[in-house]
Amino acid sequence: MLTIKHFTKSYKGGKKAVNDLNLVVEKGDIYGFIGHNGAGKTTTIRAVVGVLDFEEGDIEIGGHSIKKDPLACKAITAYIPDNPDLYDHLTGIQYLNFIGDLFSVSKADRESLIKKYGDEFEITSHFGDLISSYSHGMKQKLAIISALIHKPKLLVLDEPFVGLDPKAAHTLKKIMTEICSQGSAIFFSTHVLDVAEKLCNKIAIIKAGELITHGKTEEVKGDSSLEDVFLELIKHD
Ligand SMILES: Nc1ncnc2c1ncn2[C@@H]1O[C@H](COP(=O)(O)OP(=O)(O)OP(=O)(O)O)[C@@H](O)[C@H]1O
Repeated sequence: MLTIKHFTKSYKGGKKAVNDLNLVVEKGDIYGFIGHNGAGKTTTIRAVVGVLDFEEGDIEIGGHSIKKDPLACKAITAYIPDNPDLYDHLTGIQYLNFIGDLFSVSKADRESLIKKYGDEFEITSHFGDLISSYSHGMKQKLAIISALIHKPKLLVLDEPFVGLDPKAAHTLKKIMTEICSQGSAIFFSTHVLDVAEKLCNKIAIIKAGELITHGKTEEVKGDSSLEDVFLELIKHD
């Protein structure tokens, strides 16, 4: 579903943020991307979803190159950044309908999915309110629902659990498992290692722009906890 080939990114005037990263996310995967602050997670994620240009390597989503055919990639992808920037002057339901229109979601699908996810995240009663009145967590929930209503084949999330209360985090984990069991794939960054360990069937660890290990969670962590493996890998130079 997602293939990252020899992805390398340098920012202007800076050092290489990511160097020769190769990764494959398959249908059904919940793939956790972990690394220390500044390791290169957001850089990789932004390149995957087509909001950050890069010169070296290629990224394919559903067989389409993000460089050559970005629209085909974006049509089957949803991206939730770590700090979603929504339209404050719209109400929640206006925003969801706007996203539904962009992705040509049918009326029936739209109504049932907005109700399902709105109720699960306990935000349905606020859909008529202006987004400017939403708390950070409520904006996060709305962004997640807007991503889910067009049934993306690939869901890309940057630090999705930050700002969610424990119940909403639980709901998101349940939904992530549900959509991947139905054939979608998820690629997400997180610093919450115990969540990654329980939720992800695959894990990649990036350190200073280099992918240092990746694969099935049980193979990456072996008999240790993911936290122990991570701390050990990050320690050595
Ligand atoms: N716009 C930019 N201009 C220059 N350098 C940047 C820019 N954005 C990121 N970097 C650098 O690229 C490297 C990777 O940053 P990135 O944001 O991808 O890390 P991250 O793993 O997402 O970190 P965090 O966990 O703190 O969110 C860092 O050294 C950072 O300073």
